[in-house]
Amino acid sequence: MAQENQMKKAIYDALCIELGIQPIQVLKEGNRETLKGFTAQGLADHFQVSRNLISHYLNQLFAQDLVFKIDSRPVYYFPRKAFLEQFHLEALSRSYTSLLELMEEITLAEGRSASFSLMIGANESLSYCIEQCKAAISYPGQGLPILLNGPTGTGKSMLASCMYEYAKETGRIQPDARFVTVNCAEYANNPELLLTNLFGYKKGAYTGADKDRQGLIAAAEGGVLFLDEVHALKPESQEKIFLFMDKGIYHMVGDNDTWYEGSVRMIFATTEDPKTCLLKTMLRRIPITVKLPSLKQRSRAEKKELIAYLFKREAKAIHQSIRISKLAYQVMESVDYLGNVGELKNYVKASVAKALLHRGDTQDVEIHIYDLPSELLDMQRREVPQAQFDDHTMIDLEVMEDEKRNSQLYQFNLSILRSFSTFPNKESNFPAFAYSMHERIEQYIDDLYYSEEEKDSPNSKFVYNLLSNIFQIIASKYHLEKVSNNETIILSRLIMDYLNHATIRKAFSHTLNQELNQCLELIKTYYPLDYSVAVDVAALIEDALHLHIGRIGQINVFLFFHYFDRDMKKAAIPGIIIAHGYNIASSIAEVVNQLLNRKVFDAIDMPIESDFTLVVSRLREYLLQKEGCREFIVMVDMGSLEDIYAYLENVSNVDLGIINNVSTKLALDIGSMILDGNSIDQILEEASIRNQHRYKIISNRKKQNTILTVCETGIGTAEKIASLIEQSLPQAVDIKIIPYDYASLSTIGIHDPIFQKCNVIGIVGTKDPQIGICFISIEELLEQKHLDTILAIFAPYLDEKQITVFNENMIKYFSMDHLLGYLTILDTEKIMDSVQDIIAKLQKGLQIVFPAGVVMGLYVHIACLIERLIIDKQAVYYEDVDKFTAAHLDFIKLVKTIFADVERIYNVEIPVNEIAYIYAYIYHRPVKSVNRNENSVNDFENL
Ligand SMILES: Nc1ncnc2c1ncn2[C@@H]1O[C@H](COP(=O)(O)OP(=O)(O)OP(=O)(O)O)[C@@H](O)[C@H]1O
Repeated sequence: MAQENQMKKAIYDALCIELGIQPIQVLKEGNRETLKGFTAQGLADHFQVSRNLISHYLNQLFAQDLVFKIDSRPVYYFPRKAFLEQFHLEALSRSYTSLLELMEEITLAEGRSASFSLMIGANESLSYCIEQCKAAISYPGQGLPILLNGPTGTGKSMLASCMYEYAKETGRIQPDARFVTVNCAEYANNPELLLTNLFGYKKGAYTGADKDRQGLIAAAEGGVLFLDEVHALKPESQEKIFLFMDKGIYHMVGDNDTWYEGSVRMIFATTEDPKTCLLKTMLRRIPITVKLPSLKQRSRAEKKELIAYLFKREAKAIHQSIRISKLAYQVMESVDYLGNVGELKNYVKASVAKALLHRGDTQDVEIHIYDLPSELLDMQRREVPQAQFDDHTMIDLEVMEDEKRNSQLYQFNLSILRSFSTFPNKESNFPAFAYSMHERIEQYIDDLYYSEEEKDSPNSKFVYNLLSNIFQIIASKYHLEKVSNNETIILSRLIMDYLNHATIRKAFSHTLNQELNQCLELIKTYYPLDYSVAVDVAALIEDALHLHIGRIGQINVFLFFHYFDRDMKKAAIPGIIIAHGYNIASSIAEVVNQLLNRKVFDAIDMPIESDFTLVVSRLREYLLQKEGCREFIVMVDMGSLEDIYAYLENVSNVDLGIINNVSTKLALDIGSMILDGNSIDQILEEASIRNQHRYKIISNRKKQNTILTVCETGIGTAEKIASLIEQSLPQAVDIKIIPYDYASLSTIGIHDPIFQKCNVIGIVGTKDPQIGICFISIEELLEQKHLDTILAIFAPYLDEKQITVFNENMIKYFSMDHLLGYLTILDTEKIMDSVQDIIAKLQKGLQIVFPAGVVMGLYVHIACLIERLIIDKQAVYYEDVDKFTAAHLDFIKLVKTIFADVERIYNVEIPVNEIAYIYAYIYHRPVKSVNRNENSVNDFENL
């Protein structure tokens, strides 16, 4: 029995350990391999016992409610208590049907933090700031020091206290830990007093110090120390403070012998430019700076919400309801408050005080224009037009606060991106995700319709007309069905919502950057045409309205079109009908397009008397407009094929199939074959047999040199390889890189349609499809193996030096991709440049060429090492450092010299332990040695 219990406990502990090492992202991704530790099989492998035995114990743990499970295949088991603690949840069900269901519960809980939601704009202009604050305060250990920077009254103090509440709420600090504020400006003329108050003093430290007194650092122990107006700190004081930040120790004033230890989370705030008011050495120790936006930079809706909120606070304080006249509100809203929210708050208070004096017998306090302080009226930015001069209509604060509903746009998009991040197997099943969004879109559309205010405004009519034009352009460009009125109205509402919440895009691009990119990539892979349409529509909107809707806007446009169920199958080959007579070509094209339910044909109507050269020049003009299309079928009602051929022969870079007859029946026949995806040859051959006509084909299209990238497990990796190659090419070369379907290549080989369209000069990927085209595996490319094959592909475009740069870039960007998940505070791109420099100098100094694998490993290792040193200043443990030091003095000296810049820039020092690690990294693998310097290099085994 005791043995049974021991085994059960061991299984439970193993689950807890596994949970502790798995970051939330890994759980969200639901990757079978990484989650194996939570399955019966994974545990059976771990304990080297049978799976049945483990299942038996897991069932017992489940019956005792110590673990909960996910009834998926395989079944996952999680330790309940550890899970609740790790994700700050209040409750969990006994079982879930899928990992997704569990993750949605966590996601909901994550967004539920009460502390920051008190801040107006938490979901909009402040959302990125809040993410930064959460990251700083939650950082393991003592959190990361953080600097809040923004003009006066933007909410720095409020944000600091929200951070403190958040730390308590999430269990990062104890419930009784304190929040201690120090206003440094109060000590500007007496820095000594500041230090005495901060660090405390010993009896006798100065006259009057008749007993020991602890300082504010001690008072804030385990909690938060907020140093406000930090620009007022003298350099000497800054130095004393950063000694404490580095080592967590300080002297009390009057006792320079004893070190006292303190552990607090530090928040700094300043209204000034940090670069000019703080010592560089101080700034370097504060890895996160939060820039708070001024009131002027926030959206109209947010300002309205703030005004309502501040009046409501006053209403609560005076225990009366408050209403505000439309005019008074318009004035308040139109002012640029230099003192931001703080100043606005003062005016709200002053107006309420004045209105209380004016109050007659009415119950409610009403704020009219004459209640506003006179300075406020003077500051008014724009005149209220006479027609809108309405000091009688009163607005209810509740109604004003309802503006929050407008941030539905934010909520809508947040829910899309969150569902996306937790959607299982989205890479292989993106269409299922797109369909699953229909319900949310429907709900959002309902909300948009509910918004009465904008419905008939002149702005909304303007946006509607603009979108109608944009859709006409797009429908014609892509040969699509027309967008219906109703669809245009819905989309114009969406765009109106963007106009009212211009900052939303930023909120997402900061916080859900990765999800945005991945979602767009998948749209591009699964729905290439819809993707191009969405990108074009978004670009035209941005251009016309000077409104940046960004990537989130593109995703919205795509999802809306998907919801409208537009089957965006472009007619691959545009057809052109050219006929003489008023409207003849147009009416044939219109009838046929209608019958085919898609725009397949364009029409060129020619005046009856126009001669042949005019027809051809109109056709030429038309072809020029259709940039991007390389194949056309032309139906023309005059001239012999030979003549037409002679005139058009030199139209460059397009293939034309010409048939010199025009009739509705023939057009319908050709149109349906175009929609069936047939080639020009097939279409014209078939059409001529069925309709007994002659045709001619002009093949002038230049085939673009192309490299295909492939991966047998899916197009996602092929796309990554393609973008890696594109990114790494040292100069623009005339080669197209196209990610392509491995299965299609390996089954149909060179009969695949891609070979008709492009001149494939090589294939790069994970596996050779073996179709007789030059193939390089991605490893060979990185390791520069089979140089002859690489040269065969790239030599016409790059010289030898450029090929070396290309290879170095490939390794760099490949490692960078890998690094993205590891680095928290460092800017990956910047650090990669520094590390690239270090690796180059190491190779030069050691006179060794590292293999690609070592270079990639070093990229990741050194970047992480620098970040580790910045954050906790702790080096990795290395056994026998002394022995290493004695044996490798030269190597240590070399590394020290090479790292000097990094040490200076990031204010870190690379300890010998870390140097020993780098040494091991380089020498425990076979190295290609060039003139190896025996004195500085020993074998790894000798360490
Ligand atoms: N986003 C917000 N939502 C609600 N109230 C806010 C917000 N921002 C600021 N306030 C309120 O505005 C007032 C001024 O804010 P706060 O004192 O935090 O600004 P500050 O940036 O610290 O100013 P200063 O630099 O002058 O110290 C406070 O009463 C605060 O509660």
